[in-house]
Formats: sequence, C-alpha cells, structure tokens
Amino acid sequence: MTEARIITSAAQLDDEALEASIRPRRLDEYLGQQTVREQLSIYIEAARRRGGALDHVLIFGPPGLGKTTLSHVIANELGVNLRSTSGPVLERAGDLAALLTNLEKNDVLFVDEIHRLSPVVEEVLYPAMEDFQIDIMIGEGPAARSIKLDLPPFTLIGATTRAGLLTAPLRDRFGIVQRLEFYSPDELTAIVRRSARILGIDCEIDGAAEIARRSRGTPRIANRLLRRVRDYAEVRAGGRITPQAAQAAMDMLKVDAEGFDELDRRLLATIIDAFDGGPVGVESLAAALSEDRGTLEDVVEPYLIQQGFLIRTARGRMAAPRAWRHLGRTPPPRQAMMGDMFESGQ
Ligand SMILES: Nc1ncnc2c1ncn2[C@@H]1O[C@H](COP(=O)(O)OP(=O)(O)OP(=O)(O)O)[C@@H](O)[C@H]1O
Ligand SMILES: [Mg+2]
Repeated sequence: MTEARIITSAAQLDDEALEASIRPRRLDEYLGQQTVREQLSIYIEAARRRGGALDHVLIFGPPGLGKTTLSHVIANELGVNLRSTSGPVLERAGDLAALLTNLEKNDVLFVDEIHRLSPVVEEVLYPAMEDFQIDIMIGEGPAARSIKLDLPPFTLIGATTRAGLLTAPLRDRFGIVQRLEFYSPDELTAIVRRSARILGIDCEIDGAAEIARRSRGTPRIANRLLRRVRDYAEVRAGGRITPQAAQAAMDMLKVDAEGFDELDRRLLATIIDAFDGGPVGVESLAAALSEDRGTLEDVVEPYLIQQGFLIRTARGRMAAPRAWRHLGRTPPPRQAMMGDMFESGQ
C-alpha cells in the first residue's frame, strides 16, 4: 500500500538515480533550513580554521527533508571523507570498531537511523565519541583481555526520524543538534526549479510553485512529483510544465490541493467516520487503516499535525476542524471538541 504512494516521503528505488544527480553537494546549494545552515556554516568554518574535527552532529526530522544530504554537504564543506553506515546494519561491537579504526583524521562517520543502534554497539560508541578511544577484546575465554585503541579525531553525524527514541547518554554526546523543519512553498519552489534546471526540464515558475504547494513540505516529494509531472507534460502539454499541466497531472495522481494523497485522506476520514473525530489511540487507528504504526507516526502524521489537520492529545489523535472541512464535512461545535481536548489534558 505505502509503496505505491506517490507522495510518500520514504525513499523509493527509482528515486536513487535521480537523487544522485540533483542532491546538493555544497551548503549554498542546500536550500531552505536557514537557521540550520547559518549555524553549521559557522561551526564548519571554525573547525576548518582550527584544523580539528567538527563536534558530533545529530540531525533529526521527518523522512525526505535532507538529513542524509546535509551530512554529505557537511563532510564536503569540511573537505574530509564520509563513511556511511546505519543503526540496524551495525550488529556487533566489532562492526563499529572496524569502521572507527579505518577513519582518517577529522573524517565524518555517518550513522543513519541512529535510534536503532543495539545497546552493545552504543557502549562502544560512548568512549569513541568522548575520548576518541575504543576498548576491544582480544582472544577468548580466560585468556581474553581488553586493550584500548586510540582513534583519530572524527565527527560522528547521526541522523534519525525519531529523536525521542535516542537514549539520553547518546543524545548528550552530540555537541551540535539540528532539527530539520518542513520546507515552505517558496523554498520548495526554489528546489523544484533547481532540479528542473539540472534535469533539463522546461518548467514555468508558477508550474514549479504548484508542485511545491503539493509536496508536503518535503524536497524528496517535490523532486518525485516534478518527475511525474514532467511525464504528463511531455505526453499531454507539449513538454512544458505550466501551472495547468502541473495541476492536471497532480489531480491525475490524486494528490489534492493540500498535497494530501489517498492515505492522508483515509486517515482523516477514519478518525472522523469511525471514531467520531477522535480522540483515538494510534494503535486502533493503525489497525483500522491496516497500516503500520511506525509509518503513521513517522511518515503520515507529522505533516498533518504541522499543518493543523491532526491534533495529538494525551488520549489519542483528533481530527481538527480543518480536516472535517477539507473532507467536505461540518465540524462538530467547537465546545464539544474543546471538551475532548480538555479531558485529554491538553
Ligand atoms: N535543502 C535541500 N535543498 C535541495 N534539495 C534537497 C534539500 N534537502 C533534500 N533535498 C533533496 O531531497 C532528497 C531527499 O533528501 P535526503 O535523502 O537527504 O532525506 P533524508 O532526510 O535523509 O530522508 P530519510 O529520512 O528517508 O533518510 C535529496 O536527494 C535531495 O535531492
Ligand atoms: Mg536519509
């Protein structure tokens, strides 16, 4: 079900080739995220002047907002190598030790999905991050002993969609913590225009803006929609992405004016129809939708919440009045809704 979502923010296979060509490599190509960019440019410059490693960086935010991209940009700007791995891939302490001992001075080690590190691997990471040292076990049984190894100074960049799932000791070891926000329509318009330029797509500004508005604040979705709209424009609109062509293409893809797709609408409609507008617990909601809870929490809900269509209360999710209206329903009287929110302790 989710695989088929045109506007899912999760990476899809055919994204990869495209993303490689349009992924920003330098900080000034990384559009939007003004605060993050400003801060990082200072930290990067300072690290370069000192000739030392940049402090460890934690980047968090919903899928497709540019965590992996930013990590590569940072390494590039620092002029160092980036080694890449991910939480679930590092099964044993030795896997991490092997990576760490191969780093060169000031290199970046990128750990994606860092909230999924196993506890034994995390234990190795603590002294590595703090003192650039690791303890490794040599030999087995009674003869086993541990030796300390010095590592070159390096920068760990951790990325996660779920900062809340990080253990406190791990989170505390990051000197720089950056949260990526959903992009504004203007920022996404700039991203779409840049991608169109690189891919040689004829795209009017207003066509780009139309795509941007329906991209759920997410560059990955904007780039994917650009590609689908291009196909449509080639076949039906003489190859040029005009606002009309963009609209028609996205209507065909069932991406509505808010950028919501089938699953977004189904989620809101289920809360309204099956649960009287909520509050409903995320487990019940996931069951009613036959979707995985993690997908709802990571991929679907953040944008609906940020846009004020979904309200998260202590007792569960509620459809906001604009959700009712978006689906052509009349919201219940404000008082009834406030009552529900009040009971839930919000
Ligand atoms: N600031 C930006 N400016 C221009 N393009 C961007 C920016 N951020 C991301 N992109 C584009 O969006 C695509 C997706 O970004 P990226 O893969 O870095 O997201 P992510 O946050 O790592 O997602 P995930 O959580 O799925 O790993 C990139 O290939 C890139 O082309
Ligand atoms: Mg990524």
